[in-house]
Amino acid sequence: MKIRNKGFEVLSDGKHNKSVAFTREERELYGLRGLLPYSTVSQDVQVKRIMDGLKRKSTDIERYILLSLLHDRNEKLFYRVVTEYIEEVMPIIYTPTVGQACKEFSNNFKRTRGFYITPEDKGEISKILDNWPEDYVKVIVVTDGERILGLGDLGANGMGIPIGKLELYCACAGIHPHQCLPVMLDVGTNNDELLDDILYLGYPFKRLQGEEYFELVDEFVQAVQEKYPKALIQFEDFLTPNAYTLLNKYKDKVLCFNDDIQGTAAVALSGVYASTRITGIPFKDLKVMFLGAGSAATGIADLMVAAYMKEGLSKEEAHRQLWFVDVNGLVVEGRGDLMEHNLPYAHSHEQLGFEEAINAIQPHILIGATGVGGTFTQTVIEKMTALNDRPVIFALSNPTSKAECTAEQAYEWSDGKAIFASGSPFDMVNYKGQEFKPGQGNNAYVFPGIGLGAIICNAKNIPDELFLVAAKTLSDLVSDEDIDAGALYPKLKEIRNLSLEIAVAVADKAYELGIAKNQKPHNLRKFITDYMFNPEY
Ligand SMILES: O=C([O-])CC(=O)C(=O)O
Ligand SMILES: [Mg+2]
Repeated sequence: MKIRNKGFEVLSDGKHNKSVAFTREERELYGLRGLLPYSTVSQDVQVKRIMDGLKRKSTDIERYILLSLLHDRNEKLFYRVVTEYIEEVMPIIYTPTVGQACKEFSNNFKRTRGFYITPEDKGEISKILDNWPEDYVKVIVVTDGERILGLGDLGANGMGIPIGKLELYCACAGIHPHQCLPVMLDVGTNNDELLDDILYLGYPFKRLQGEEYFELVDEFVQAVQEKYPKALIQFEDFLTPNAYTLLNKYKDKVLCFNDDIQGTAAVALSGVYASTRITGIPFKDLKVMFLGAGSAATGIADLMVAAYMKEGLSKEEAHRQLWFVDVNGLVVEGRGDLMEHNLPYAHSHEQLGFEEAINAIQPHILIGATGVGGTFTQTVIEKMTALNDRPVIFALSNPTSKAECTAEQAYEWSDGKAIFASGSPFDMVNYKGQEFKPGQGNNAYVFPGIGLGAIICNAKNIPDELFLVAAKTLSDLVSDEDIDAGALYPKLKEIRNLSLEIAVAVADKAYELGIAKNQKPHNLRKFITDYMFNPEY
């Protein structure tokens, strides 16, 4: 480690600060004598102090704040804590607590993190990007805050999401923290409560829309191409129509993906693959019903079409296996209120409500991506159980309050038959003396590994094949023991290894497709392992 600063400057530099773990020699060298208490302790002891501190807090938002201050103060210690205690800490720095943190972002604002762009920066984005102190940004997560989780338009308060996603990139896939850039494209908000709030810190106007909006996004994307040509741009929590417009515009030309459309799709497809090991139903025979027709649901369906076609189905046959229900009922041909991305799934059928549609279509799998809590009612789960020995239920909306049903409800209402996964974490459920382990079908299982794979090989872009291979790799890593327990995903504590394996598979595929710009290393797995950030001092 090279530190040029001296004294308090060293202690307030989160990238290098080790605080009471600085050794006697380091204290001498960096002018720290007298500035720290006597004891020099190991990082392990520092980790213990943080974990004890977390336990003493009475709410998760206080824990979030404690960890975010730690992140500012001592980056390595923060990542040691997150990496080592991922199961305890992920629900705090990520869903569900990050949802509340976003709602309270302006209220709790302390030290700034990330980069903010507003309409006032038009024409100057490239220039202000030079204010960012890092030269080698590799991963950017950008949002405009208009659809934060299932919580709607949170304006600039949505900055909590890019920050949280990038923390997972570093903790789960070993991306180096200084190579990460959280970006808030703060184009205003249509949330009147925020506009009326004196503490709100965002651009205090209605949202920029239409051409001007897309011009600003384009200026940002172009500025990134100039300053950080190797950086991956992850679009996150945009409103569905904008999410699709931006993805279609950039996906072939720029190294980017939309996490809600494509990341969620890969993780859901992985869970669907794994479910066949429990139900015994061949993948290509699966009939799936989606509740909600937004970006997550259609993203999953589109990737499933690609997966079915790999199994020999025609595109039309693949579409026919996938059915959508939205607020207006079954999505069928001739409905005048559909968006373009819904049209391939609007089949010729009579128009039905959700429950009648389950009876008529008889799906094996139900996937909820509505952003509305409680929409999988007891009747819905009972109908799925009447139709299937082992109904597969995905309640993907976030945070927990928006889940279509809880894990407990799924097991109870199906009399223990449901195979359940959700976007936000649920604890183990004990039902009639048996332990059930709900899976967390969250894109966090895949985006860090996909991103790592893509930047390692310097991919030109990220075609569907890479998401397919990520889904397959992840599902193959679910152990037989997990499958026997009804879990569709590997244990979260294996996430670093899962991300490594996904990265290897993704980079390998990119080389095979001829879209990797870096030379292929002799030993890809070792090359990636050597790259990965290690938070130990
Ligand atoms: O952030 C998460 O937990 C998953 C996700 O992308 C979303 O719900 O928008
Ligand atoms: Mg998201």
